[in-house]
Amino acid sequence: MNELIVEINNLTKQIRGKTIVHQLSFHLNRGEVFGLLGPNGAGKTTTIRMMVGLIAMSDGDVRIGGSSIRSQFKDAIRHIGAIVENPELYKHLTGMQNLKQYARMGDGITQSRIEEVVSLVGLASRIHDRVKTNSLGMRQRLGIAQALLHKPAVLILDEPTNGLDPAGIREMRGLVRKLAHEEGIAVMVSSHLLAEMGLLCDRFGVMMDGRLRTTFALADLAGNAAGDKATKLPQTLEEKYMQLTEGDNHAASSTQTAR
Ligand SMILES: Nc1ncnc2c1ncn2[C@@H]1O[C@H](COP(=O)(O)OP(=O)(O)OP(=O)(O)O)[C@@H](O)[C@H]1O
Repeated sequence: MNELIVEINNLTKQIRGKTIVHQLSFHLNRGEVFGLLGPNGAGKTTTIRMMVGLIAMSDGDVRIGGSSIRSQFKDAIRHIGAIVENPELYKHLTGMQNLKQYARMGDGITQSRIEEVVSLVGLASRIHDRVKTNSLGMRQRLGIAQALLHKPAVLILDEPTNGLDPAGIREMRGLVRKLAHEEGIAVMVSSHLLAEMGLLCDRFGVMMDGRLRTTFALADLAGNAAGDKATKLPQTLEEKYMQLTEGDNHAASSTQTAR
């Protein structure tokens, strides 16, 4: 059975009289990878920034594990791990030193928890290297390790494969799916790399002009459903996305092949 962990209700952002995110409502379940899709400027990053409390919401609310980001911020935020811009790392320190430094700022994070997350993200053999010698993919995984230290139930990643090479993208995909499907974390990823999102996510929300057009599961696409090829359902994620964002000039240019 699906277990709800994030509830977003009528989330709205206005900046200088302009509504950038309009009454967004959706939810995340434990153990799923949810992809937030949409052309450039659709409002994905603004949505994520409100979800993690980096900017205030103008209206609506986000509840994480039942607690409101608006009125119970401390309770709500302890359930979230996030990388919104690039992971913040000290490049002259090793991966382990970075994690220890970060752990000191948290509450009760033990050495054994640090070792657990290092092994979870597959960095055990390189964790004593200086970060400046790490590949971008390794830095991203170290960032995820850092975000996981306090055992969040929700992990939010804004464009996690940005700049990664094909091997790095593949590793990131494997890691994200493992965190969701084996560790039971709800992972939300934003991107407009449709091919990659089709391989990564279980469910999607498509935003355009600050509004959520719809949410749907990968399994609902006809190309993935059993049988009935005569159906008029869209076959692929790209087809579905194009239907939903039709008429938007950015849609075609933001549809890229990730591998
Ligand atoms: N601080 C701000 N002041 C004014 N406008 C803003 C501000 N932040 C975002 N916007 C506008 O809000 C809209 C949504 O931006 P946002 O960055 O959330 O979109 P996005 O879907 O994440 O796009 P991208 O895929 O390009 O990252 C854009 O038109 C952007 O210019």
